[in-house]
Amino acid sequence: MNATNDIVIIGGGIIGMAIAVDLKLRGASVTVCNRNFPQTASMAAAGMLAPHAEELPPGPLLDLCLKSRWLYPEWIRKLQDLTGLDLGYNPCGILAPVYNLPSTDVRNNNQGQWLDKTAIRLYQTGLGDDVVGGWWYPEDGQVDNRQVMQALDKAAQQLGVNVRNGVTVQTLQQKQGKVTSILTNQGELEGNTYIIASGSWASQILPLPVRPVKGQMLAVKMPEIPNEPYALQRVLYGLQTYLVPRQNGRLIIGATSEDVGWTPNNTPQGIERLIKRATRLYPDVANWEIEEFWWGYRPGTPDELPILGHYGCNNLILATGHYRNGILLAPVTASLIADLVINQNSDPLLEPFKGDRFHTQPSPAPAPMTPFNHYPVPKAINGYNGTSSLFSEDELIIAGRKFHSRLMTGTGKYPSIPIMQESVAASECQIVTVAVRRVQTNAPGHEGLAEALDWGKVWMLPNTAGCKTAEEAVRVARLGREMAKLLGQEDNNFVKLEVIPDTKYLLPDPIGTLEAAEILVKEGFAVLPYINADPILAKRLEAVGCATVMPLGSPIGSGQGIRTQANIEIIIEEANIPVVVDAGIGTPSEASQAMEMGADAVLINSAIALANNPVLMAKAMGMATVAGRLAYLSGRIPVKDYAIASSPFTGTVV
Ligand SMILES: Cc1cc2nc3c(=O)[nH]c(=O)nc-3n(C[C@H](O)[C@H](O)[C@H](O)COP(=O)(O)OP(=O)(O)OC[C@H]3O[C@@H](n4cnc5c(N)ncnc54)[C@H](O)[C@@H]3O)c2cc1C
Ligand SMILES: CC(=O)[C@@H](O)[C@H](O)COP(=O)(O)O
Repeated sequence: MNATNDIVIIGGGIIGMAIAVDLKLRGASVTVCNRNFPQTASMAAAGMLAPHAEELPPGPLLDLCLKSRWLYPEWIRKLQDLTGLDLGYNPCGILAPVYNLPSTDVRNNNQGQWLDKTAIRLYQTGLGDDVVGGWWYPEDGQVDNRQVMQALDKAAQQLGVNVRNGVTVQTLQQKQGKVTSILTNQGELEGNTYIIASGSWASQILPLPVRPVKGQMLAVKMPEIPNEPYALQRVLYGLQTYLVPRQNGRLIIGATSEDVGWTPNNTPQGIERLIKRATRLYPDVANWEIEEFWWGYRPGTPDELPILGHYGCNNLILATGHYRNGILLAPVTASLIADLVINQNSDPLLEPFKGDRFHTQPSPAPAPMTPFNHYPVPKAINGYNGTSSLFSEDELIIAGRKFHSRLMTGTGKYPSIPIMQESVAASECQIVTVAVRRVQTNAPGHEGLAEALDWGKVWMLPNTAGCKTAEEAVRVARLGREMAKLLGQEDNNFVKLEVIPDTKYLLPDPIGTLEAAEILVKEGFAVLPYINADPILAKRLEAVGCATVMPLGSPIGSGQGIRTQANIEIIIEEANIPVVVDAGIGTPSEASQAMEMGADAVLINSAIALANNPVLMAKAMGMATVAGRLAYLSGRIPVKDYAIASSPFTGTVV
């Protein structure tokens, strides 16, 4: 690929392709990398252009949708002219029947025209008996999204867009605030500007809170009656269902909305729900021939707004998270993003959709030793300094980076973010591990967590918690690296590698861990693998280039202490890299025990976060780690079978 002029778009759904065509028409050189995956939202959608029927509240999203609906006729004309294809654009209006009469207040504030029980049946015969009236939205409509996709593909081909199907982008390479290239399953590609338009999968490339929201769909065939139009001519938008009649007699019935992650496929329950709701709305549907079932993933975001515009690097642009309205939003997205790339013009319409809205300002690091209101730390121990001059030369070195503290902590399970901040400060740890997957999806208890610490003061150790396979862990590790960069740690290549298929004991998969470690080391990561206390595995991981090994004391969160002492001792004896005892530590004495055994560091999460007083426990763990290390460096006395008096027998008074 020509490194001097290319715009590289990642994702070939309606958003990526619409941007590609727009840019190409403005004279740019464009490459689209598109993985082959059939269940894209753009192919699954119903194609409604429905800002009003969706009842979007007044605000930036409604403004954006209205602008796009306004752009639609011209956009369609352009694509039709380019390709000669019919795109099924039909500004047919949308009828939204209801089963309960709305209050006068609701009626006065709705964008639609209210139709009573009789009037609505003049617009559409055959409605279910439960329908008591409804709204008429004359400016909404529909398009055949599959035909749009076909037209975009054809237009792109004719215009000379370099569409590379079957190319999966794995990671972005960044240097000094710029994306320098992308790594794909078919090698490295370079460009000048990179646009992420990978829908629900955007969070696999960057740490963005985009999640899949599964929608199941079904299509039936409206019966043909000679010389009569099909029974449905306009979209019916009912309660949790819609019927979208195409001009060729196909009736699209949608859609479920399921927060089930990447769970695939149609299910009997999903289809049953669709049929039930559709037949309540329009009973005749029950007798029509089924043509197809399908499903897809809507790219959802926490605030249900798309993510548009520059992000992190000045040559990186996002166009994702279009959730329920991406078909509608394609023309406006393409136009605004093309303006941004070609003219460097950021339209004010884009402002509310910037990706950094999910990053709260990094809060100032909690002042060390400041007692938290509810968890006072006794004054008597506040004078303790974990980086005591007594052993200030004693540094923990991991992948060339030096740390004074030998305690690593986690961020999960705390009662609140302030208590987590306070605990991290009280522990005086310098390495804090963060679960990339949970932070990136804003999982409960992890909202705003990554931004809550001052990463200028503590070193982030992104971890791959939640990954069951090597492949997942590699992907999440790459995301973690991006996350660290975006949070200001440009040179952070650390990853705590966890490959854990077992949910009961959370024991790591040794083979998967080794496989993932090999890949990640080759990609330049400093890999800190979480392992069972297996000396042979520890040596194998060292041999492939891991930065540490992290044997478990006992299962994560169990607080059972160090049950694997004998094996950890062998690991320590044999290792030429730091050994970090991770997981299961329940008390400060156990932290100290690990350090006295000669471990280079300990990682403790649950015992601190779940203590009655996490801040105080964090302090205790910090002190215990120091105490254990000092004891190890001092050299303990040998264990004897019999007592040896403390004072000599010679010269004693008889
Ligand atoms: C059931 C359902 C009904 C819907 N109905 C409507 C509707 O009526 N009206 C409306 O406006 N919107 C509707 N939507 C929403 C709309 O479909 C989406 O918002 C829109 O299609 C998003 O387009 P996209 O291009 O961002 O994502 P997608 O269409 O999902 O495309 C993303 C593309 O990126 C590719 N990709 C992902 N990761 C990578 C990678 N690492 N490397 C290379 N390529 C990658 C994927 O393979 C895919 O081709 C519906 C969605 C669903 C699921
Ligand atoms: C946060 C983290 O990395 C944990 O998975 C780790 O293994 C610590 O275990 P405990 O919670 O038992 O301290």
